[in-house]
Amino acid sequence: MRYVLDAASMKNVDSYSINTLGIPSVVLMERAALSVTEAIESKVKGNIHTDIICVCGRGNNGADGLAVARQLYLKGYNVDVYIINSHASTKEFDIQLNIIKNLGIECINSPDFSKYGVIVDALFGNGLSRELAGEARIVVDTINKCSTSVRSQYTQNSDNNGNRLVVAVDIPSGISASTGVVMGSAVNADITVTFGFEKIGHILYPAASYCGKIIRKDIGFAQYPDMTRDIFTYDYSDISDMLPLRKPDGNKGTFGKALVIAGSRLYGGAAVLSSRAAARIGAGLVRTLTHISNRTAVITGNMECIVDTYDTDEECGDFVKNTETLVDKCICWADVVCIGPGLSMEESAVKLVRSVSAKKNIKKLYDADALNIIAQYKIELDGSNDDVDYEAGGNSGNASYKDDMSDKNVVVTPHIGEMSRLTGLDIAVIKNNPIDTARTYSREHNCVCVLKDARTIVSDGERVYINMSGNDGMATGGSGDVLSGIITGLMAQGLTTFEASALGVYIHGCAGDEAALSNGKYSMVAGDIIDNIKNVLIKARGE
Ligand SMILES: NC(=O)C1=CN([C@@H]2O[C@H](COP(=O)(O)OP(=O)(O)OC[C@H]3O[C@@H](n4cnc5c(N)ncnc54)[C@H](O)[C@@H]3O)[C@@H](O)[C@H]2O)[C@@H](O)CC1
Ligand SMILES: Nc1ncnc2c1ncn2[C@@H]1O[C@H](COP(=O)(O)OP(=O)(O)O)[C@@H](O)[C@H]1O
Ligand SMILES: [K+]
Repeated sequence: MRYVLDAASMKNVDSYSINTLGIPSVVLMERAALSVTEAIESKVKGNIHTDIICVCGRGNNGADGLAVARQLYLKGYNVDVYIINSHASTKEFDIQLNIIKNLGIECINSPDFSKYGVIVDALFGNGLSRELAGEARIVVDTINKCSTSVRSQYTQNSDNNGNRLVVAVDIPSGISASTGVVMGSAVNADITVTFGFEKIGHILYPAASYCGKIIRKDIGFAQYPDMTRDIFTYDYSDISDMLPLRKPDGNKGTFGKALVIAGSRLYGGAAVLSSRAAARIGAGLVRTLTHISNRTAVITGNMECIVDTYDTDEECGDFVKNTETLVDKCICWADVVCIGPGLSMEESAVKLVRSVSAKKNIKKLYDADALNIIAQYKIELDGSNDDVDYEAGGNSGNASYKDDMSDKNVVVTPHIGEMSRLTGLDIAVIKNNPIDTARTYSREHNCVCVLKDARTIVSDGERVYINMSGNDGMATGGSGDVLSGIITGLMAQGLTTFEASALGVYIHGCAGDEAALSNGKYSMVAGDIIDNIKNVLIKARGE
């Protein structure tokens, strides 16, 4: 697990290390600069004839830039320094500038950026507090213009000497470390070397596409005792610790019963994908309640699955006969219910959502059309005002989840469009504030919110998981159905709603990455993500 910080928390880490512990600021700075120098050297491969320019602001990010200039100069590289005058200088900046002057490194006035092989961006780092304007903005736009033109030539002709490298110190200048929003304009870097912790501004889009490759270096910061630890992301190594334990003497009941209510007359595939994913992640038993037209498809695509069906009137979309008993029987059988993939918004689907909502004390996941129905009919996620008796239903599931009913019961998995319908917020507002949107929704609705996008956010109202696995090959119909099955299968095995959601999202992305390796991002389809779940689990557990 890696903690992800915002600008204020990072500033506190800085200040705790320097002011409370007494680690000299210039020591941290020297280590920061060394890690940038090392990254540059590994790219230019010892070619000391490379012309390098360090573009510096007057804060400590600029001071880092000056230290990098000095280190490279002392190694024999041709280094120029360009300093912008947009704000007052820090004490560290003055110290570094003094050394630069003593060494005779040239500070130039109007650089021609196109003549440099390496541009070091040290204008602003964690301290960026407003939109770029004036000289700073002109400089950033000029750097981007000349480096982008090299990059596009490079893509057209690989023999081109398009080796201009833009290296951002800590974070590309112009990116807000707290939100990932571009403040007017931002440097488009090939590499970003950051110190201690990743910031939100390295991870969320659009910022992530400005960072290039992110290299995180430990430079000796200490975590302060009450450092915010509620925003985090996972690594591959986290999977095996987080996976629910498999008891060697367990039986299929031990690993949970998952009910997937999915697939209408037109969208049968969603039911197959969701239920197959739940089985592939390890649920003991999976049952699918679907429209009768999908029976063969579900059994063929997922032959281990128990299948129950209902029929609907083609005209009005309602059940052709009373299915209350069947629906009730299925829900009472389950430890976890997933409802929504391909469900449609017909009358029968609305009734199914109401039935799930009315069940108390059962873990539920709402996806896709179930969310659209909830938004349209203002249905409560958890029918706390319904008096259906859970115990009388004979639910016979996994003991560990039953003991932990203090956990939130409900997971919602909206993509941005569904979130907009649920909240009434504009898509642009959600895109610019995904963390706040997910956190607020989960607080207000007492649920775990999985806000799906290229960087999916999972929040239980306090904790925030930011997902970094996955790729654009997953932007293909049915990927979300697979995710809902994975999270459901993990809940069935006893993980809490939040654990199942965060781990499920991570594994889903890793399986998508494996699928992209074997099928390519253009050709991969949602079923390939399911096929790769096993590879992720085997690899993660070293089996
Ligand atoms: N010893 C330390 O304190 C260390 C600091 N580090 C570096 O220090 C950086 C943070 O330094 P600072 O806090 O000085 O912040 P920055 O160097 O990011 O810049 C802050 C300065 O820029 C001004 N500013 C903000 N937005 C502006 C805008 N749009 N236009 C014009 N001026 C603007 C601010 O008023 C302030 O004077 C980190 O990103 C990192 O690179 C690292 O070297 C690690 C050690
Ligand atoms: N560019 C991307 N990078 C990473 N993951 C992505 C990307 N695009 C889509 N995904 C993932 O794919 C899934 C798509 O879900 P969704 O939009 O509900 O699709 P569907 O309704 O077709 O099943 C989500 O989990 C989302 O996070
Ligand atoms: K920078």
